[in-house]
Amino acid sequence: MRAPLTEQPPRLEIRNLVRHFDGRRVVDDVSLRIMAGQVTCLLGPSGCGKSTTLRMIAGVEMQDSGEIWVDGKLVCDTIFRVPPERREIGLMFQDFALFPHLSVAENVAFGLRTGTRTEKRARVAELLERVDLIQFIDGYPHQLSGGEQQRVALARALAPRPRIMLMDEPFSGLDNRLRDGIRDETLSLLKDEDTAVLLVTHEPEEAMRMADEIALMRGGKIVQRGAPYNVYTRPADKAAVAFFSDVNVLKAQVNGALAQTPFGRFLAPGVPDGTDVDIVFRPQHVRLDFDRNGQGPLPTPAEGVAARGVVERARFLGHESLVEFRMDYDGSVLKATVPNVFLPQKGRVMWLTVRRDRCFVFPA
Ligand SMILES: Nc1ncnc2c1ncn2[C@@H]1O[C@H](COP(=O)(O)OP(=O)(O)OP(=O)(O)O)[C@@H](O)[C@H]1O
Repeated sequence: MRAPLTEQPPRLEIRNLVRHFDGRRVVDDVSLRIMAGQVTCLLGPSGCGKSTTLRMIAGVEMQDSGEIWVDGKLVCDTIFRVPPERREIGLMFQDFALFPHLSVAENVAFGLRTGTRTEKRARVAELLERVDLIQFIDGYPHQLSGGEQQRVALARALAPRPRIMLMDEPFSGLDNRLRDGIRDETLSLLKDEDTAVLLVTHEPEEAMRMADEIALMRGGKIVQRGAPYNVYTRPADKAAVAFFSDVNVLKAQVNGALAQTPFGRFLAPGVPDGTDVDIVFRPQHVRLDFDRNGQGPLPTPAEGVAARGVVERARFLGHESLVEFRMDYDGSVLKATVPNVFLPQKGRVMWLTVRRDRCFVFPA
């Protein structure tokens, strides 16, 4: 009988990392596992501790406690420490800089410490082919556009075949038009090289586009981890919903596992009677109906009761329109998005319903 295949250890594992600055816990018990060929995005607002986490993994910052493991081997705890240059980690930051006095080929070859001249030249050519810049192999950085320089920087970071790639907002210096293409190209190159990637960003859209797994960080802690679809559709709390999009919030109190609202009753399974809850939903999950002689649509099981609102403001955003309503029931504002162009006049009466299967009920 064959021995069972042993499970591969994660390419990168961090366990319970903690870092204080000025008595404040900036990174608070962060643990993560990333397998080879997997991209994890550390996503969170400015100042939540993302870069500090990355810097500890790179070895340029020391943790107060916790461990860093690579391919099942301890790389750093509070006593033992492999120096940064021996960690086989590639780095890419927003303000990546190519060496201006070195040619494109020399820039890419910079980190290659082993191998003959021919082997190095072959690796450089392979990567420049891959990022579609082989024609610039003997050119200099100032002859390249920002996007092209970024691709050279990527080739340079990948040249020594790092086991792990750490990227800190690497695309934020690029204009929007370039960015999508370079993100996609970077992603496919990283996948081909089977690198484990930890990418730091504060842009949900970037994380959704790049990540196999998103680790949502707030106040030094990872508050949720999962595939982008799961983090988006099953957010851990109200702030997690709000991080990805505008939100609407209805306040209600639970009675008999139901929360009564102007939009009808919402299920609140397992929530004790008397608990105040927030019912949270995104503007794209509001349905709009025209007023028919003072009446809205009839209630349905999927969308409940319609509530009456008056248009306060409508704006066209490109691929959708955002309409804000002043609601009759308590004077609060609710937001709805509608595909394409829909710009009703201020003061127009409409009826709003909410897609129940897209609402989240959280304790207030
Ligand atoms: N060397 C330092 N000394 C003191 N405080 C620091 C130091 N480095 C970071 N901090 C603080 O730690 C907190 C987390 O910083 P960090 O750079 O990790 O956040 P971030 O999530 O990457 O934010 P951003 O997206 O703005 O870069 C911030 O409040 C920052 O001011």
